Amino acid sequence: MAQDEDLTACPVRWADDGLLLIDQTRLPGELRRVLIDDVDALVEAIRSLAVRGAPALGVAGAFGVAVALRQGAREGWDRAATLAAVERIRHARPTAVNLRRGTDRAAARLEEGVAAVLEEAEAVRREDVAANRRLSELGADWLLARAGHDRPLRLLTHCNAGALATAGWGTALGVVRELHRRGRVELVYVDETRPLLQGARLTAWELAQEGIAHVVQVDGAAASTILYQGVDAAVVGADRIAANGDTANKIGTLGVALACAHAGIPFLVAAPTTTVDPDTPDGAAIPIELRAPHEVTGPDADERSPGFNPAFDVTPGSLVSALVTERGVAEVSRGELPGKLWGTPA
Ligand SMILES: CSC[C@H]1O[C@H](OP(=O)(O)O)[C@H](O)[C@@H]1O
Repeated sequence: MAQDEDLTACPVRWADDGLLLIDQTRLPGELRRVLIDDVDALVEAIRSLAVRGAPALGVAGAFGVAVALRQGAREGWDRAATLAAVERIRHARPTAVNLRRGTDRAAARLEEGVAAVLEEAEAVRREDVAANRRLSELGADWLLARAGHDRPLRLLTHCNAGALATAGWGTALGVVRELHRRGRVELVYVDETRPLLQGARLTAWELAQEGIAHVVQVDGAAASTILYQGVDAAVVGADRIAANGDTANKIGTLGVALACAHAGIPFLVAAPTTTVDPDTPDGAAIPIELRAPHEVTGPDADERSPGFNPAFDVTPGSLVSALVTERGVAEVSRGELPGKLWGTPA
């Protein structure tokens, strides 16, 4: 099992000669950092989930613009070729709005050169860590206020919305870290999250690093765990939140939300406002990434029984007890829209 000095530190950052990222496909067995100085390598790292998680993709996309500029200077690209390379990064995965946002924010400074792009990308990274820390405090406050007791909480989470999925600290796991810091976590049920096992491989690794009590369960156990194991709340991340509060997150999240509604416990979505997309009106407008069938069935499966592999599902806002961001909390299931976070009336 790999050990990391401080996983709440940033898994995606700029080194001297390129983008330095943890290759998450090798965790938890091996902590391997790779230096990316080529656009094709970055696109492949995004598509293979070597770098993954909405906020982390935003940071990778932003630094990716510097990768494109530097590669263009080495290979004599003209402006059109550089912009085309940036577009390939921007579209490497469709669902997490952060990838497009982070790339666009850095690309807006392309004409100023590499130093300006790096300055903007570093701001994207720094702002995400600050946002995660703040939303974690607000999320812990909200959950403890709702709990109605002072004993530690039993929580459930799905996929990995931890430090690995962000610029550091995490969103859903950031809330868990903050609750743990306050002595208010009894146990975390970690959905393994098929088919790529972000829960069993990444969330479990993060929680184990910090001594936060947890168990790993199959995704199919989530509903019965929520109904019969005394879970106080489910806390998940997000990849894109629509203007009406519908939320795209890892496939299987909708089932968790439905079980929480049936059990009458909070279903909390923790995300920075960079994941909220006012230009996406509702969940039907969120593009859902369809990944390779073999990730589900394995490479040697009978081709007459192909896999169906949507990477995300959409939870309607009516099931979202609270959307927690660094700007505050919107109780979407009670009619508060994400626009409230920007002062727009519900
Ligand atoms: C903090 S965003 C994490 C979010 O991203 C994950 O998707 P993927 O592993 O495919 O990048 C999952 O939906 C997490 O909730």
